[in-house]
Amino acid sequence: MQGRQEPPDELPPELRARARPPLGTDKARLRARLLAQRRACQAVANPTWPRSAPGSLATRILSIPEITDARCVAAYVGLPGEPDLGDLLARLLARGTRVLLPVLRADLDLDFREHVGTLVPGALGTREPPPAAAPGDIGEAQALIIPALAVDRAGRRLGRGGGSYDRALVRAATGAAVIAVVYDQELLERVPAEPHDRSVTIVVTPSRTLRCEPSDGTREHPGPPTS
Ligand SMILES: Nc1nc2c(c(=O)[nH]1)N(C=O)[C@@H](CNc1ccc(C(=O)N[C@@H](CCC(=O)O)C(=O)O)cc1)CN2
Ligand SMILES: Nc1ncnc2c1ncn2[C@@H]1O[C@H](COP(=O)(O)OP(=O)(O)OP(=O)(O)O)[C@@H](O)[C@H]1O
Repeated sequence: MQGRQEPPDELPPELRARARPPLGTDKARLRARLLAQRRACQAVANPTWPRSAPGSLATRILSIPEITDARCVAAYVGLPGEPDLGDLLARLLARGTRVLLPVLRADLDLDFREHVGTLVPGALGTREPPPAAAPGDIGEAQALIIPALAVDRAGRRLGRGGGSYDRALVRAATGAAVIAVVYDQELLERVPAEPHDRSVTIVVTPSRTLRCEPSDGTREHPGPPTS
């Protein structure tokens, strides 16, 4: 693994604390359990933890019609422990898709910049496009690929607790596809939700692509052929 460089403009301590909210609520307990599960499964090679073959999550995501059709996709750079997106970003660029990546702001909202192929350290261990990259607006993306710790069949999403995507998704285009990426074990029966939570429309795991249906579950979406 690459050695992590200290970001040049780290978040102020009070915002670092808000990005990792205190334990106590249902969400916080679930978040702590899911992060511990990811850490435990990273530490040992665990046969019950389905990891995708290299490139297969990317292939699955790239086969979603909303991604194929999009001229502009907002995506993200994986953090340690998250499902491996492989060469997804490079393959989107190679297709001629414009790719926007998040830049974590000091107020925990997200700005977006165009992916130019290079990344620099951002706050809280994130990596982001260099400041010279063109700014983008999340509202320009026809499809958004976003991280999550858990999602349910109705599209309720649990993130790391900063509320960053809840804030940013308010500015997404109406009708844009919102695609969350989680491990299979993180597709839960029910994720606790609050009024500010923004839901997702599609869930991708290493083995499945599901369309969320807010009232009555999900419809399986044919992914790429599996071998
Ligand atoms: N890949 C990815 N990018 C993302 C998110 C994410 O969940 N995944 N975010 C979702 O909103 C935003 C970043 N929010 C974050 C919130 C908390 C931590 C965090 O808890 N980090 C570790 C290590 C911190 C460090 O190195 O200083 C920690 O605090 O233990 C990281 C990012 C935007 N970009
Ligand atoms: N649209 C918003 N405007 C202002 N604050 C918000 C908004 N959405 C969420 N928040 C704040 O963010 C806090 C954390 O929200 P939540 O626990 O839902 O985060 P999350 O979705 O798990 O995290 P993330 O989106 O960063 O992955 C909330 O308690 C709320 O104070």
